[in-house]
Amino acid sequence: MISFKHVSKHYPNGTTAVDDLSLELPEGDITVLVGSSGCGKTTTLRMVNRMVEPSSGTVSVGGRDILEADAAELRRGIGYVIQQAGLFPHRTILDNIATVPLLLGWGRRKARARAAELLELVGLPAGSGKRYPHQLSGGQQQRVGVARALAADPPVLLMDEPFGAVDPVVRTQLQNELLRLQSELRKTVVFVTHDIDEAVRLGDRIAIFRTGGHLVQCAPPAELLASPADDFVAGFLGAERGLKLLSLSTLADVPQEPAPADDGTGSADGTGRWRLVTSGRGEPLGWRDTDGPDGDEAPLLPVRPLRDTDSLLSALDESLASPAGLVARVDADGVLTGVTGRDRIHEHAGRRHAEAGRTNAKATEATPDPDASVTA
Ligand SMILES: Nc1ncnc2c1ncn2[C@@H]1O[C@H](COP(=O)(O)OP(=O)(O)OP(=O)(O)O)[C@@H](O)[C@H]1O
Repeated sequence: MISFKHVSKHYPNGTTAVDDLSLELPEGDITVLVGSSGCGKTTTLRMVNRMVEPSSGTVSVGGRDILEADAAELRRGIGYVIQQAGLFPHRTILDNIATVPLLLGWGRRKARARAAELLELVGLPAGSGKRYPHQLSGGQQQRVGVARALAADPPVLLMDEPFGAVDPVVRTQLQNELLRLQSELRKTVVFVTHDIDEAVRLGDRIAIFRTGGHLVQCAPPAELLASPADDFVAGFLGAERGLKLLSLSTLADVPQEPAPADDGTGSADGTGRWRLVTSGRGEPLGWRDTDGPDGDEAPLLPVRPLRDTDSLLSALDESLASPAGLVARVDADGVLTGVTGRDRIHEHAGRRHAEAGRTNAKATEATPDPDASVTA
């Protein structure tokens, strides 16, 4: 959908911001650009909507060379979200969101109706539409920034450190919201961040840049974590590369044992000690230690049931927290399907973690080919 072919950007002062970049960004994916400050991420992003023009090479969107498109028309098909939202301070929230539809000549009523729809889509109360940007929190303003970028339903969304200025809790909420929106909208998203954890959470692909505007590696997060191209990438991914890999691996492949009977005749751990108490619908409610002085009357200890889509990292955490040393597994409706023992979780997590560990040696041996072009 978006393609860079041998693209370079040199500024008049002699700075090379982007150096011979070849990269394909697939339609409907989130591609995250990461790297240290000044490595050319923003320049790369801005070349997509021609806010910066390439010195050489070709950038195309939807198969069309952007230099052949009318810049204003091109930008209307590309949503743009920046840090601190960049809202117009003297316009209401609804009018901010309606900016592009109004430019497109939709008419006031239709543009406002669309803005109201988007306000809801990004999780803001309808009443906030009449307010002004300074009357909203930083996180709410970012949501408005996303709504404004989506207003004309553009196929492409450029996001330049959109969540960089909000606190970690709000940031996580905004990341979750973006993933939820993306599962519905399937935009082609280019997302710039400094934060590798954000990149791993959000990216279908991560492109890592090095100072001087060189793209070093572009790959899906799990592949990047398991096989960094060189020491620079391994270093950028951080010492906890193995744990990050566990956060991306799911429980789906980890076998489970049949769920224990809840009627007092069976136990979950095979010793007869721990019983997993469920509701009438079969939802796990808590662990009961039948060996204690209270026996069958013992108070329930907390259980955090996990689905197949939950991560191995969550499973590891729950296996350590669970008093029974067992992870309760549930289906999409929250109904108990079985249990998995701590040992089995540890064995799977250990195997996955080792994949990241083993490739440390590989990364050290690897000699990156400076002439190689990287495709997503
Ligand atoms: N208009 C300009 N004129 C001259 N040099 C520029 C200009 N814009 C950017 N640069 C330089 O180009 C290089 C890449 O800048 P860019 O903003 O793309 O990096 P970045 O990776 O987005 O950095 P950051 O993470 O700090 O935002 C930097 O060295 C920057 O100083």
